[in-house]
Amino acid sequence: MESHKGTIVDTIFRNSENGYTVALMEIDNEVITITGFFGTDITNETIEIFGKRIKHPKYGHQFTVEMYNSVLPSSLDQIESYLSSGLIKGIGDFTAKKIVELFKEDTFNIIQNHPEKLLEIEGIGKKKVEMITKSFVEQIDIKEIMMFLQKHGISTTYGVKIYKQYGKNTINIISENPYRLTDDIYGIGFKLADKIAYSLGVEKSSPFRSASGIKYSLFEYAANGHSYVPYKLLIDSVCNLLEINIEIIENEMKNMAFQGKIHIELIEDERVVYYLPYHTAEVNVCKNLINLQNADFNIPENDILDYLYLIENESYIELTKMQKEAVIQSISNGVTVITGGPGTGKTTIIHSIIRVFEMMHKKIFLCAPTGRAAKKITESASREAKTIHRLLEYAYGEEDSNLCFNKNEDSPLDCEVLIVDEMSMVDILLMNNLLKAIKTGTRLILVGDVDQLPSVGAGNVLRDIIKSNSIKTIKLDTIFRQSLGSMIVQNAHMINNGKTPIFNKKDTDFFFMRQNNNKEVLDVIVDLYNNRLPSKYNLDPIKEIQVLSPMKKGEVGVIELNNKLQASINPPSKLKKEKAFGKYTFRVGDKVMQTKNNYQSVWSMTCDDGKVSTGEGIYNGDIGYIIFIDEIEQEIFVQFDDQKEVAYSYNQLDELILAYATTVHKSQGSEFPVIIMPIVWGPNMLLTRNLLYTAITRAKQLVVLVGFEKFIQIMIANNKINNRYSALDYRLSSIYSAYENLTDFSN
Ligand SMILES: Nc1ncnc2c1ncn2[C@@H]1O[C@H](COP(=O)(O)OP(=O)(O)OP(=O)(O)O)[C@@H](O)[C@H]1O
Repeated sequence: MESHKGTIVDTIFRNSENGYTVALMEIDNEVITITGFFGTDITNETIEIFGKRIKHPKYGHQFTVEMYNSVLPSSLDQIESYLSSGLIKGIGDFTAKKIVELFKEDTFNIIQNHPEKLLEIEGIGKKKVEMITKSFVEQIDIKEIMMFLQKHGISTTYGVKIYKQYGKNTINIISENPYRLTDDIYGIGFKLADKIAYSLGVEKSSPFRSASGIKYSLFEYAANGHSYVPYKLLIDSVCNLLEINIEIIENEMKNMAFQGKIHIELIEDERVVYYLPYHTAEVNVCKNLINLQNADFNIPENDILDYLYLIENESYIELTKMQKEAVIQSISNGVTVITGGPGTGKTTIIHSIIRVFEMMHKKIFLCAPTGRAAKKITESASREAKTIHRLLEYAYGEEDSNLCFNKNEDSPLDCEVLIVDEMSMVDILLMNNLLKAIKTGTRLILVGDVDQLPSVGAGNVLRDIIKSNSIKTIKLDTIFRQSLGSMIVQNAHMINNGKTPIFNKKDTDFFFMRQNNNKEVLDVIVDLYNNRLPSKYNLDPIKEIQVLSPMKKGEVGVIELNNKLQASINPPSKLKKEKAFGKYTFRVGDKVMQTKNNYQSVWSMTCDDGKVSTGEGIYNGDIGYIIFIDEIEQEIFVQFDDQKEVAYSYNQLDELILAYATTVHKSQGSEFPVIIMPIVWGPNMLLTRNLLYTAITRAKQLVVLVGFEKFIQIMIANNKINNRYSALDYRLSSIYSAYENLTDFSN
């Protein structure tokens, strides 16, 4: 094998997914073309390469790199360009020049071992010295670790995260048990850990591997909304995944059950397996709901009717019999569910309930599962609503470094009434944490539209509670919001009832644009977004139009739509900085969405009086706009809808996606003036009635569907919404039927 040392003077091509690079390398006085897989962008770096020279039939003489090492550059020019390349935070062109002029060949030694000497350079203060040395040492450590990770098939993005988590111990920890990565590193799943394990020579039958595979399969089911998995189904899935003997898997399953990691139970004569936290949550939710439900408030109905009379006079709305019943039940019961489609008066009822309790001098808290949903109910009820996480003070505990709910059974919520809006989005784990923090004797009122998509997380909480027939439930079905000419609400109800919606009525707000192929669908959506709708309705497309798609991938999936919409509305420009990351290039002016709850993300906000307030927490589904990209600090600044500003470091960009288009799932709990949605072929599990219903009910002023009408019919006919493995309904109704039998017996 031949080897050379030299500097990369230019990168001709780099595939950021797999690291394949074609670059020009200067060796002595010769420039050669090299090709190979490199974990990081090697532009301007000095490296040692091992491989062979070949003659490519089209590109001529090249050097194929089989292995490489990073080395620090030695000539003054190279040292200067390394420092100013952007790899080292805090150093730009000018500072790099000054440093090298002063310290010459000793530059790296000074940065690493005598950083205080950097203070001699004009413009470098203590803070900057810290930034430079930290970044430099990190680069050296990272390089060594990257080489190791790269050798075992891990990308740079994960490499940085792994290094942050394990620091200098990275190599030891991963060599011992690579499956630990799945627990410790956000984004690394079983498949990647398994690939690394294979590369490290870990046996297929290793117990670490079986345990990780079982957990992975349970998580996969949970990611599709299931709280448990039938035993046989799980065994089949794990066998397929691990390709090992079934006995090894069954044994490991037993071990995990004994160790309390999973729970195996018979439910209605079927053996099922829970990942333990889901089982604990389901049992506790059941227990706590019954406990709250058992409270006896004994308020005379006439008293409530008197309050309602006052409220009707206040609001100039005469409540229907069913609406009054909803208020009466909410005041009289420990737990009440109020459900109904769009425009059936859920918000009106929340407002009435709040007013009655205010007149009764009760302390009320109002909350919703997402930031956008909380904002929506804050505006319509004119009372502050918090996200459930904020209400429960989700943050680092006082004594440990883990995130936890600081409101819990030991420190319950200080309220007498708790109203939860958009309840259909609450999953079993969150419901458990919420109930833990509610004192006995507090009234709990759960409001939501049970026909919308269920929660993204596991469980079918609202639907199960209603199905159990154990908790007082009021179903609102009279539609009030049906202003003249508006078809959105009417069509939503028709879809929900399995009927075909009415399209394209003149001067209304619900349109279907038929197309012949997916390419046309894509082009029409881009044209509607960028030209036709803004000019006809005088809209700001980025702020007022939301494209929703059932799927992420495919010709009209969210990724393709975002790239096309971005190219048309916010194309590359010399005036706009940008940063490529994963499937997207983020550019100043882009609309983006946060994709996970990040409770530590620090935001700042300039208030009307000019004062700056700060806080923590940016949540899954929050939408914002890129206002600035700082290439030296390597940060992207995003301003969210509520004016909060957050700086994302480049290695945190996996939390952001472009948001010109989003999935319907991610749009839950939000409303937008205008919705455009492609209606095309897709997987059966996505083309469902409640997905279409959820998408349409996000629009306030206008819905435009683009595609093939037959898929509307297919979606409406596909009403399989109950296929989630969850047993909350079974547990609640078993307890109630046992209770009823007991009552019969005592009679
Ligand atoms: N009893 C009533 N009489 C007349 N109008 C009513 C009545 N109840 C509600 N409304 C009106 O109907 C409209 C829809 O009500 P509301 O916003 O409470 O419904 P919603 O179920 O919360 O709708 P969405 O889920 O779409 O937000 C409102 O304008 C409200 O004022």
